[in-house]
Amino acid sequence: MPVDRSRPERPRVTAAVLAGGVGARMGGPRPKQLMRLAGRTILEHSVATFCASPDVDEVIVLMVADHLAEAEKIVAEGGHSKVSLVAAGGASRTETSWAALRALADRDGGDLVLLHDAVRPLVGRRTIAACVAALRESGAVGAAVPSSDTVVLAGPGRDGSEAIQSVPGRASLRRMQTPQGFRLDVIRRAYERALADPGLVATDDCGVVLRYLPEEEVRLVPGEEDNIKVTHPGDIAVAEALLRVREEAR
Ligand SMILES: Nc1ccn([C@@H]2O[C@H](COP(=O)(O)OP(=O)(O)OP(=O)(O)O)[C@@H](O)[C@H]2O)c(=O)n1
Ligand SMILES: C[C@](O)(CO)[C@H](O)COP(=O)(O)O
Repeated sequence: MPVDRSRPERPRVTAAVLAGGVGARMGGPRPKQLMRLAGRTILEHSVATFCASPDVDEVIVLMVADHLAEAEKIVAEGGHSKVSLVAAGGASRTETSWAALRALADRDGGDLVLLHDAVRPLVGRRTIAACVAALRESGAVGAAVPSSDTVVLAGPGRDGSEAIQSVPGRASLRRMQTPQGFRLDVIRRAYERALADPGLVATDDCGVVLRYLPEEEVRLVPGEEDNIKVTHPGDIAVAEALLRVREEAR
């Protein structure tokens, strides 16, 4: 599909929907992004929201290699015309993010990318807009929500069982969500350094920038409580209920 590059006045925004995981914690015969919520796959919910966002110019999908054809079918039958590419993800989330960046290798360093977990099907347009707006002033941004639980640092206790090591102040704790957005030159530099580190362990992309480009501020924007990550079997019913609440509020 030809890519429209005809708006030089603002950076081009590409959303990369990361769907390369197998869903081990969910279990089941197929990756959880292919499970249905209110008649649509979880993957399609995420793709459709980015396609409908006026802040997003283009969407790419990184899918588990064994299920590429299903992802292509979902995109084609859903008429999601902003999707320019469906390609294989990697063996870990980090590798899938890197695959997304490689797919955008020909783009200008000033263009923007939003990396999003496909399994956050309730992502809202407001959060997408907040990320893109923050990227006018910052090279890296992530959506986050305050923690309503007390979060503790755990470690080995005296007899080998788990014990609390410390209790970080809750007021400054946030739970990271996606999208996480970046200027392409920033996230490329961070990943180049990260991939050269044999001890690389990353659970999100903002963390990669924070660790490998410490000079770069990683800004936070408010996420949404209902933007849950469908991870365990019980999360399907929760996501369905949240989706219903959202539909009723419209
Ligand atoms: N190799 C991987 C692993 C994960 N992801 C994506 O990263 C997001 C968050 O990951 P997670 O919830 O951990 O998904 P899975 O890896 O599928 O789950 P599990 O860890 O239980 O296997 C998901 O959209 C998942 O598809 C990815 O693109 N490529
Ligand atoms: C990126 C993320 O969704 C931020 O909360 C999370 O770290 C992904 O973790 P997962 O283990 O790959 O699901």
